[in-house]
Amino acid sequence: MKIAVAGDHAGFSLKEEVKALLTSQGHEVVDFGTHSEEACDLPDYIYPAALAVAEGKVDRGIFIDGVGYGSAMIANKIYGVYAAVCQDPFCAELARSHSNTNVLCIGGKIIGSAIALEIVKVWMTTDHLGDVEKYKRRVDKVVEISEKHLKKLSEL
Ligand SMILES: O=P(O)(O)OC[C@H]1O[C@@H](O)[C@H](O)[C@@H]1O
Repeated sequence: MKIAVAGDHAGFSLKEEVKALLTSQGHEVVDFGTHSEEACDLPDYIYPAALAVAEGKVDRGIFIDGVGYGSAMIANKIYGVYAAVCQDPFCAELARSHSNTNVLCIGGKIIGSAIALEIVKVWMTTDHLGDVEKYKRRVDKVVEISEKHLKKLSEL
């Protein structure tokens, strides 16, 4: 898959490890920055990366800041982006199987890289259970809410 990665200074080190993992597994990585541990503002990097997901320029996104929620807040403001903060592999599995997320957010200050890489592996390899009626119904309801409240890219 083609994966957008992005984050701020607090996620930089883990982002580099995630990039290496994804590349070793045969994925194509598009790095939206930041590119060092120099302090920066998270929205400057997450917004363009989330847009790339929404526009279908990449298949999914993995965003990393200090605690994870900042990336999810920004990403979920974009129509077509469904981001979850996952700090353990169980959450990562359900974020795909139940919720069909297309963006994974991780907190580099919260978990160590061994757990973070396990989260990425699980999230990347778990399919949405779209043939289970209750999960499809719930995901459809989230899509309906975004259709009511978020502008489609074509309307911007
Ligand atoms: O390093 P500073 O700027 O103090 O904190 C940045 C982090 O703190 C939280 O808001 C976010 O997780 C962000 O990545």
